[in-house]
Amino acid sequence: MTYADYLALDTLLGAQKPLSDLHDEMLFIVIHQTKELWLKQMLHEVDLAIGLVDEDRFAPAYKAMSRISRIQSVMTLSWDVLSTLTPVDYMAFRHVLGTSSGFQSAQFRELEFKLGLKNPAFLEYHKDIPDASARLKAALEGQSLREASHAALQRAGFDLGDGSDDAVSAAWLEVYRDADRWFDLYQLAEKLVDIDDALSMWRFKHVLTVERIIGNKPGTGGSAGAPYLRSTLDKRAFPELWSLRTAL
Ligand code: HEM
Ligand SMILES: N[C@@H](CC(=O)c1ccccc1NC=O)C(=O)O
Repeated sequence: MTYADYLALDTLLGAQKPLSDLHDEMLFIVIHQTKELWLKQMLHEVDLAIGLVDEDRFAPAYKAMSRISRIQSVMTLSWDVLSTLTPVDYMAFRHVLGTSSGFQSAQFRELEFKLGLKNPAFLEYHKDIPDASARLKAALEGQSLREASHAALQRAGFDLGDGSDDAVSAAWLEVYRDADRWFDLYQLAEKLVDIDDALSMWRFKHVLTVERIIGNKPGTGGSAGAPYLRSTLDKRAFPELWSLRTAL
């Protein structure tokens, strides 16, 4: 076994295939490939976290969730590398992308679904790709981190009734009001807030970087571009954990 064998470097380093002969297209490819690798690792961790929360094994679940929010921070920081791409340099090769866009990142959507942001409308972008469709449908049907957390609340004795937002809010409110008594659940909630927080930070740097590079041009994927991305800024997987702060 060698370093290169173990890491499959022939495959990994043979996978950067710029379509133009412009210098900066390599950066664009490498940034997106590292993003997909980190998404793969986050999906690995979120699967672990869901299983552990489901078994009330909170301490190891917190480890996986902390790792997720740290990876999110690295992804947020990587926008600063992409910001060195100037508008003129990006526009020089943007045409090679055709209609491809981040809407087609199946792993990004799978992560949103597994956190609890389950919007089946996004399946549309993957309908012609059997493997991605199957994974996304499984994520929609399977238990999310949000649902696993609600099940943990119920096992601890909280009545979530029909699972309405109000019942969920009331349960978390009680956990925060008496955090000493409900310490495991309180810590779980704070890890969930860390993940929502980091995802919003990533979204915000995305919009800002997009504005910096293409202004308000429409996106290659067919959306309005930066205005669409702005509209995603208040998407939260755990909105009750944010709103309860007002009620405390
Ligand atoms: C020059 C750089 C970039 C530009 C101009 C850009 C622009 C856009 C635009 C306009 C959209 C909306 C879809 C569309 O109409 O095309 C979008 C979506 C998306 N982009 Fe980017 N993007 C850039 C880089 C990146 C990078 C580096 C990542 C990942 C690290 C990324 C991930 C995504 C994801 C996941 C979506 C879907 C977001 C959602 O629906 O909530 N993009 N991007
Ligand atoms: N939506 C971008 C293009 C883009 O960002 C992109 C295109 C192909 C592969 C990855 C991409 N990045 C994620 O949005 C644009 O409108 O310029």
